[in-house]
Amino acid sequence: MPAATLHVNGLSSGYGRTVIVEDVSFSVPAGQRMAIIGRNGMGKTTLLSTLMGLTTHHAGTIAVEGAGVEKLSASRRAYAGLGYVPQTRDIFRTLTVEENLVSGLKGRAKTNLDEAYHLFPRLRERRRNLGWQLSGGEQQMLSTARALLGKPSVLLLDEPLEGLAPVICQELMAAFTELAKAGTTTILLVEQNLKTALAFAEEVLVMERGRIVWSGQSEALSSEPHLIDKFMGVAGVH
Ligand SMILES: Nc1ncnc2c1ncn2[C@@H]1O[C@H](COP(=O)(O)OP(=O)(O)OP(=O)(O)O)[C@@H](O)[C@H]1O
Repeated sequence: MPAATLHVNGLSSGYGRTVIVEDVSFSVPAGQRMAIIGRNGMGKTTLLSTLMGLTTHHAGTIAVEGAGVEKLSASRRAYAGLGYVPQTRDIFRTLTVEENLVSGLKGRAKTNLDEAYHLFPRLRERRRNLGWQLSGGEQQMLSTARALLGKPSVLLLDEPLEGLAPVICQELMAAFTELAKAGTTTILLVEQNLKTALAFAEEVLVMERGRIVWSGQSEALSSEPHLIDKFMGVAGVH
């Protein structure tokens, strides 16, 4: 599947009757990178899981390359082109790396595993290790690689660097950048580290209490330290 445009309009969602995400609208053109930033608890994870169909949908539309997906189940959204790498790192702990990857192939040929190994050479070295034997960074690579084997046209990444050593963060960001440059996937990244988010994405959304309070080009936000201070507080300084 080639990269797809993601259009979100008037989206409100939450958990049961509780509304967390309120009236969110944005678009990501095909093949572009967008980062979602904001302080803890502002609704970034809820927004991504809403796009994937894992929360209660209250209002609004979500379209992948013009096709509405907001009424579809999570698995049907995956077939419609959405790939999701949750904060919790979605792997099978008692299967080997290779078995985990095969489970992400969705019937495609095993030769596609080479793409995953090319992007994350560490996974090839660890292919016979079980999920629980991997470091946090390797688990993140495996979770991402599984999502990519489904050939998503829009990839949703939720804080992939959380809790990882700087050297692993660099390795992961290099892989995401390689992916982005290939232009086959539109990428939406939730990221706490402002520097990383701004360096990676062309466009940024800032969330506060479930709403988008600023959106624009990364460069524009980088050159406005008072806005960074306002939206991110202490987190923005580092
Ligand atoms: N399963 C849930 N049931 C009820 N409320 C939830 C649930 N998950 C999150 N929330 C609430 O939704 C709000 C937004 O949380 P969310 O995790 O989306 O924010 P976030 O911006 O991703 O924060 P963080 O960076 O800490 O992950 C918080 O008030 C949180 O307590």
